[in-house]
Amino acid sequence: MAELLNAQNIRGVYYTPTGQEVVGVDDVSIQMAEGDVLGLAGESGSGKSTLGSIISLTARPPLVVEHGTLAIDGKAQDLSDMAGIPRTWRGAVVSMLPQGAMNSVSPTMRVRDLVFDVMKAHDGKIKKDEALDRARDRLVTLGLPTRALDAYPHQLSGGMKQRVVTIISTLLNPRLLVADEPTSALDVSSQKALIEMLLEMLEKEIMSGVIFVTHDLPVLRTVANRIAVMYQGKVVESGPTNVMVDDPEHPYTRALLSSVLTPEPKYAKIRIEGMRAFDRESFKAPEVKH
Ligand SMILES: Nc1ncnc2c1ncn2[C@@H]1O[C@H](COP(=O)(O)OP(=O)(O)OP(=O)(O)O)[C@@H](O)[C@H]1O
Repeated sequence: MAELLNAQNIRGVYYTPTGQEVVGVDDVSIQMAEGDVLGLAGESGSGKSTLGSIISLTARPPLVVEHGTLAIDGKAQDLSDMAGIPRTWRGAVVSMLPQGAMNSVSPTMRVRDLVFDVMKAHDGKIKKDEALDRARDRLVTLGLPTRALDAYPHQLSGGMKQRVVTIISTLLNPRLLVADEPTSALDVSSQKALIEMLLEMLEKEIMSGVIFVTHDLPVLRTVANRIAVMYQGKVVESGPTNVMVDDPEHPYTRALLSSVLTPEPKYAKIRIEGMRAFDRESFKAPEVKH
């Protein structure tokens, strides 16, 4: 597979208003091939979101990228000169699905207005109908109801809202999507639906790679073909998912994996008894006494 991403020697530092310097990402390099889902794992504060924001070109003060290069499809940009990176790269080459995106959507905007805003930010001349047609086509392609466009955010379930914001953030067919904790606030079936949709989007070449930021290792096992583990601003180990899970080398990766809660064997076998299937034939309505 051709190389999709080559990020080299990224260092990002937060310069806080109180004069502190907090190193968020310390000389990190990562590579991805086309079609990869790279899981970025690590405990809270290890630098996952910072790295995600730098690679997706959404880093803002107080975060300053001191050095680093980002190459997509072999075209390199100097990350320490954000202003020098062509505007078209944001959204169309790399796109960000920020943490908690579904809750930061304005409650008074319909999904259709959000679609138009996002598309207009990229192409000031785009007509509303054109933007909505693109979103409608995308919803149809991914088997989601087009009426979602007419909804206000609160009218959508959490899972549907997250799938819709994912679709909106990829309307420009970015080469790479950075998704920050996209499944954290979802129940298990909505997590599965989102993961299936992301994989379908890759298959349909809506984008060509995903960086999936999460501290949820079981989720990464199902979605990522490669995992990079961060610790204190550095990538301490990376490799194919099965190798990382079955045979981790770095003590921190081992510690992270062993911190995943797995039920004791005797509890793992216990199944919760669900409601029995309703048998229409043998069902007798209770007598109503007058
Ligand atoms: N706005 C900020 N100002 C100062 N320091 C920050 C800021 N945001 C993050 N940091 C620091 O940068 C480091 C990396 O944080 P980051 O949010 O990237 O970690 P993370 O692995 O994504 O954590 P989480 O899983 O909790 O989101 C931490 O030490 C954090 O305290």
